[in-house]
Amino acid sequence: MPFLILNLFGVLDAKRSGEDAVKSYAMNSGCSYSIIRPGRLVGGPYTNLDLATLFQVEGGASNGVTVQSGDALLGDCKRDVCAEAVLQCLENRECEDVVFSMHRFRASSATASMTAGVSAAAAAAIFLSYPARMERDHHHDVQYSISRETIQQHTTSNNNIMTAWSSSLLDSNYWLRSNIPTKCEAVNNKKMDTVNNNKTFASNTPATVYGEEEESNSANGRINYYYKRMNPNDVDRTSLMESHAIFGPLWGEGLIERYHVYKRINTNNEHPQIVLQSPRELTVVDLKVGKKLNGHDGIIHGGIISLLFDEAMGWAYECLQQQDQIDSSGMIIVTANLTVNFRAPFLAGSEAVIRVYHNETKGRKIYFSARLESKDGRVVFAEASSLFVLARKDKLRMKER
Ligand SMILES: CCCCCCCCCCCC(=O)SCCNC(=O)CCNC(=O)[C@H](O)C(C)(C)COP(=O)(O)OP(=O)(O)OC[C@H]1O[C@@H](n2cnc3c(N)ncnc32)[C@H](O)[C@@H]1OP(=O)(O)O
Repeated sequence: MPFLILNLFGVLDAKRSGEDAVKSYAMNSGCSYSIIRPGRLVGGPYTNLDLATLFQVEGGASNGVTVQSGDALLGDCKRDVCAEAVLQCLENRECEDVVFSMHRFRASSATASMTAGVSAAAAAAIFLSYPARMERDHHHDVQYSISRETIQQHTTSNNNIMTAWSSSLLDSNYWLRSNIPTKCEAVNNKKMDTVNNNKTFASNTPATVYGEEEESNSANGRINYYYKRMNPNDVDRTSLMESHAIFGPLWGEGLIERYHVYKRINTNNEHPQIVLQSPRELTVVDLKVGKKLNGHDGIIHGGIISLLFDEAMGWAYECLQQQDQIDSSGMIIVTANLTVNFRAPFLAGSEAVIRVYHNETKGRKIYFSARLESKDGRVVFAEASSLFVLARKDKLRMKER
């Protein structure tokens, strides 16, 4: 429908200013946001004064949805599905600081025949309770549909849609690209799961990695810390997305599919000696690799792992610089040495975290160590140590020639 008609009474302007208010509040208060732009709401309970209410438009049996970044979709959206999406946004970090449209998935004839015979109520329950079958179309949007086979395969399963939902979002290159350069630095100081000192995290939700954590120390009591997402746009590096190895050519489906860097924030200023423990954890990278970065079949190439480490340590330097107020005017940090020990095959398609620690600073030499490990901390895939050197920019330029 043309914008002029849709916006006849300024409804869209009002919605837009509401969204802007939410974003600006989030940016100023350090919390994150999700904005869902559903299509016209159909299905009960009928709360709108519109034709869908007048004719009690049910919305059909299929509870599949199509989601797409931004504002590209038009169509209906079932109320219960919309409500589910709101809940998923509250629970999934992938939904932080994103804006997306959502409408009812119009099933192809094949899918329609598979969903035939399932009542609307059953379909709703199934949508909420079973993994969805995901399909991708050429517009990079993600489609969910429930097939009869899926229902039969999972009739006794307790799996919920959240897994399918979050992995679908992660699966969408388009989505991730829009997610990365967010202007809002989200601070997640929600208490998610209590995490112990052995770094055992609940396995399938990335969110738990970033929960506030309490650490015991017999001499000094507790310190609290949490992780805050770092934003590539905060650093003055032009064309980051186009020419940077990770966020440029190696970014996307099958390649590096997620590389979220979080800096550790210590909140207890009373015990700086704990904060300054050595080695001190500076950053955690939440990452996912695709299936097109292999050396041997199904195993991620060691060179790629080295790249992931090098980058993580570079970001750790940014944190160090901010925390320790290192004077780096006229200087640039470069990797002088990087050593990697590969401990276990890092399989294609895996999710993992890289933890980076600061070991020592000697003049302009900074030593880091890092670990690539599974999210539950049980498997260490690789360990690295590095020497970064602060080099004079002008001197570096001379060397280039
Ligand atoms: C939020 C967004 C964030 C975004 C964050 C993004 C992060 C991206 C991170 C990517 C980082 C990279 O890959 S950078 C790209 C790869 N690296 C490079 O291109 C660097 C190339 N190398 C160089 O330019 C040079 O060798 C330097 C700058 C490293 C050092 O030259 P220099 O400045 O003349 O200093 P020099 O006297 O030689 O060395 C200084 C001290 O370091 C020691 N040293 C130097 N190299 C080594 C070495 N390989 N192994 C051991 N020690 C060494 C020396 O012994 C000396 O110790 P002492 O005698 O003082 O005790």
